[in-house]
Amino acid sequence: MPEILRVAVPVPLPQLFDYRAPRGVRVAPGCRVLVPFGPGRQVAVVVGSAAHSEVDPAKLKSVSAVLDTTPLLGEELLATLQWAARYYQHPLGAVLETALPVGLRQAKPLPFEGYRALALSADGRATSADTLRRGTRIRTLFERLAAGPLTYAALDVALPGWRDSAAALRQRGLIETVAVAASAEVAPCTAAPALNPAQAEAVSRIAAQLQRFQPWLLQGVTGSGKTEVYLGLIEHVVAAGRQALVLVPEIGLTPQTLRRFRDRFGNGVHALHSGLAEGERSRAWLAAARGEAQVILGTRSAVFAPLPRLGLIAVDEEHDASYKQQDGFRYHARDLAVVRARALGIPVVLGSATPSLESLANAASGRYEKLLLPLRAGSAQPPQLRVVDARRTRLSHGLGPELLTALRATLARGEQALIFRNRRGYAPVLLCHDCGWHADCERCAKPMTLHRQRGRLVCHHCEAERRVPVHCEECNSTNLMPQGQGTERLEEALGELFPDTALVRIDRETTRRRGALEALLDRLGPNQPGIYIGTQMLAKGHDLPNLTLVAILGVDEGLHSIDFRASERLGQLIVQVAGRAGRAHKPGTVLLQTHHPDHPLLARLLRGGYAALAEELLAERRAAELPPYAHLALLRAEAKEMAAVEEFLHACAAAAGAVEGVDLSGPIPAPMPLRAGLARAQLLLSALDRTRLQAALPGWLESWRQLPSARRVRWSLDVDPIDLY
Ligand SMILES: Nc1ncnc2c1ncn2[C@@H]1O[C@H](COP(=O)(O)OP(=O)(O)OP(=O)(O)O)[C@@H](O)[C@H]1O
Ligand SMILES: [Zn+2]
Repeated sequence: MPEILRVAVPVPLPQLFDYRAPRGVRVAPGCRVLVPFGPGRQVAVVVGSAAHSEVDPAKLKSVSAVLDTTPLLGEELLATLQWAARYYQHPLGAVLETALPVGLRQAKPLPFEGYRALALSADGRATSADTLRRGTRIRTLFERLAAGPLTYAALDVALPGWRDSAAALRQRGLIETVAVAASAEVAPCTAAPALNPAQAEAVSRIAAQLQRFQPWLLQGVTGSGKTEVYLGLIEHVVAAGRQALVLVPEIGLTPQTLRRFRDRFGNGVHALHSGLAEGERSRAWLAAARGEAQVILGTRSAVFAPLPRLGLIAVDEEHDASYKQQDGFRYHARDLAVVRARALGIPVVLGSATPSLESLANAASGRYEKLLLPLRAGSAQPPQLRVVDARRTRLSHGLGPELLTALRATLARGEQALIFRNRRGYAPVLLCHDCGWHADCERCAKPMTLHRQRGRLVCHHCEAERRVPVHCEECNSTNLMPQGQGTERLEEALGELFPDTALVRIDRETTRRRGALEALLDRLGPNQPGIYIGTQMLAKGHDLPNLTLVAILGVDEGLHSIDFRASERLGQLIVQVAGRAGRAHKPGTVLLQTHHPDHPLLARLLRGGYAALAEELLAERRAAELPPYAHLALLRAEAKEMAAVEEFLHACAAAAGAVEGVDLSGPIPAPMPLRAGLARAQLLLSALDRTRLQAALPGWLESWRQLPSARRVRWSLDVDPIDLY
């Protein structure tokens, strides 16, 4: 009797599909197969098998080819993916599509074996380094390559910002890209520093229980050396012959971070993130699957890395919003890390100076064990945070006198300052001074941001762009004025105020090119004075030893947000940015300039720190029956006409029917009722008991899919949304 294979096909349909297995071949779950699907063929993953199919035998098709002899996805990973598909109500085929690197979703061999590396060309080998100017980055790169080829990954670590120099050398025909085997990688190794007592205690407590599932909340103040705790634990794990998975936020996977891990574990460390070329990604993934990778250091989707000997998961900056995927398969990598750890019976360490309220509540209820690192590592002191009242002061381009005085003093001491402003561009609004008209995005009904250097108005919600108008479109006046400060304008203003000072602006504009962030972070030497101007890109992870002053601007906008997570987010952001000051030997100062110096959030943060703020916010959430004390799902819909959106959502509400313990509210307009030309509204589902919500969702979704109005809107369900926007 022919065996039937149930396979998940990467299409947005919830069901599995049946195919005839090839005669005499056993195909295990987790193997990839090529199957005929619609007019073409698809790479699909076998999920199970059966003796019979509901499909008419005449219509049942056969698998075209079996692509793996042993499963690419192990039992645990396949089970976790199936769990995630159910929990987030997303088709399993589409879930698998997110989990597998693009290179493995195709039925062809890997495009490129080995690692990309730079090497001197024949011309380069015939050229003396003396033909290049001494002391330049170009010469340094040339000299390094004269000693032998270096992989791109090694260059990222050894010479951040090497790509510019490489382009110059390549233009002169002195270098070329070659492929090398992994063994050609440099494997520098440094010893661990002596851990301080709190770090040592954290390592020994977790290391004593590596054989069982336990989530640990590692709450360590900024600069307390959480990374050393992960590294210390990984040593135990690797010594036991097992693998470790370390997740970092999107922006946190810098060459500096990778270098710290490679310095300790050499070639066994593989990075996995979306910035990698597809070939590199597939290779790291396969190295993990084959057990060659001892440590996978990756961003969100690395939570799906196949690790047959996984012994520990660490999630750094566990509060970070980038762990939640915001489109398609809307999973939360931190939460799935805990699910995987439970399935494998291993510890998972969630680290942060500003833990999410979810994790704090889990620690309070005893589900997570909490470990504290109350002091900064080494000799560093905690930064002093002070609120500066901006009312009735003369602001020069948004900078008050007290800030400017502090800036001058910092630079005079030869130290560095960071001006934090979470707005890129020149000014958030272009306003007509005569009639009050401002340039809005027609598709979003929100002001467009002026980008002066590019000479464009840009909508930060939909990326629409247009020329900067010369006349007011209402009254024709030419009196158009930029309102407010973005990082570009601050850079200009600071350039006028401090003409002889090095300025480094770090935001999405200045870091677009690969390697640009590293080059910028490297621009100021450790003993050089200078000013960083940056958005939240500069808030996390960076360790700049000569940075002693942090000035925080523009928090007032965040104080008035309506999202229920806004206060939590703002508190985390302030503490994280503040945490960049005084991380080495020199003490740090943080000035927070605001027009609301008495705002309760700021008062609480100043008096009791993040812990006190979090405690208060948790009490508010409990009273308001909001997460983490309730569980939400958001049904979002959008269409050209609001009428279609409302018709669909009303129909959904009616079709949902009453389920005890689950509240359904709406339709309500989205916080941005118009975006990119589409009208948007939503239904909010909430329950105090997660299992009740989970039980209601599949049936509801099924009934919503059948609605005729569902075909006239774009809609999606977000389980555990992190914003309601
Ligand atoms: N035991 C130690 N002895 C000396 N220096 C240490 C020790 N542990 C960590 N450090 C140093 O202290 C600095 C901060 O450490 P690390 O980056 O791990 O902190 P963190 O807790 O991750 O900080 P943040 O959350 O602010 O990013 C680093 O420069 C690190 O090398
Ligand atoms: Zn727009």
